[in-house]
Amino acid sequence: MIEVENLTKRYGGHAAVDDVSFVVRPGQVTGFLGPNGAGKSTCMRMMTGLTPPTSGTATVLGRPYAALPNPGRHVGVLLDAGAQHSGRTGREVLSLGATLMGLDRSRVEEMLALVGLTAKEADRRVGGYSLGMRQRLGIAHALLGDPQVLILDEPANGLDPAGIRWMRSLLRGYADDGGTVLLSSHLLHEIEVVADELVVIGRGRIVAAGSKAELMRAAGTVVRTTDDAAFAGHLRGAGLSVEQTAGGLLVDTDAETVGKIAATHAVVLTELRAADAGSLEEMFLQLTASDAREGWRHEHRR
Ligand SMILES: Nc1ncnc2c1ncn2[C@@H]1O[C@H](COP(=O)(O)OP(=O)(O)OP(=O)(O)O)[C@@H](O)[C@H]1O
Repeated sequence: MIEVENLTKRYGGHAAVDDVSFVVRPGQVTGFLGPNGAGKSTCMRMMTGLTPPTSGTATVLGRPYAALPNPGRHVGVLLDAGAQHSGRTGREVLSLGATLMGLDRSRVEEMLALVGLTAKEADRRVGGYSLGMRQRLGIAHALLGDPQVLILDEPANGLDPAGIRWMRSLLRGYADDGGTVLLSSHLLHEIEVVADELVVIGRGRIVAAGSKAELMRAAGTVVRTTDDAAFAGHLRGAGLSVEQTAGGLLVDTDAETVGKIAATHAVVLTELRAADAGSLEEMFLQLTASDAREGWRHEHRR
């Protein structure tokens, strides 16, 4: 379990993270989603004791990260795969970690096999690794101490499609076994397949949070009719918010409500369905687009 309460980080007058609160539960993969510069990395650095918060608290397994004895045995962290010591070989990086955590050396070979780094690759210096190989090494390092919690910042960066699929199934299995996973990304489609819960951050503030299913419902209903412009007028007349999208009208309510309004006005529907991942992405783009809108949507959706 990770608990973040009223976490704030200011750099000068700028709030990189602004009064952020959320909980990451065991047995689930929680996606931490937000555009570049939204504050994800700063939040994760505060959770892992690398950046002191201006105010607020973050605890992992009930304690601040820095207060955990032998933290690598409890929390696996991957923050910046690109920043690993480039002069060491992959095997050396893991061996050093194993020594520091008091682990058996056999764990190093197990982890190399798990992340698909060959013996030859493991004996090369990290400086010569591709970003994808560094991510695999970073995940191996995070898992080395067999932790109950994983905090991973953009682990899919640099992985090829097969690598992304591999990582998803690894994280799924880890959460299914009771692990707690917080996984950040700036791309919804990268994490929506694996995430059970989503926390969305924009300009340092949480703009939406909940299960993927809840957020999907909040994304609304897509409807097409024989005369969309006229029907949009009826929907707005009923107090609903309507957007014309390439896929049809996106309405801020459930399908039954839209169907009833269509029946009242004898409108012929050609399509009526729950909004899909495309609409969810659209909603996230809007949620994180600007402060004024974020505030409104936040109030409105929750
Ligand atoms: N050490 C620092 N000093 C000053 N400003 C900083 C510092 N670290 C981060 N910031 C600022 O805080 C904001 C949030 O940055 P952060 O790296 O947390 O975002 P992010 O969501 O992880 O983005 P990305 O996906 O690009 O990594 C940005 O405006 C960034 O410029």
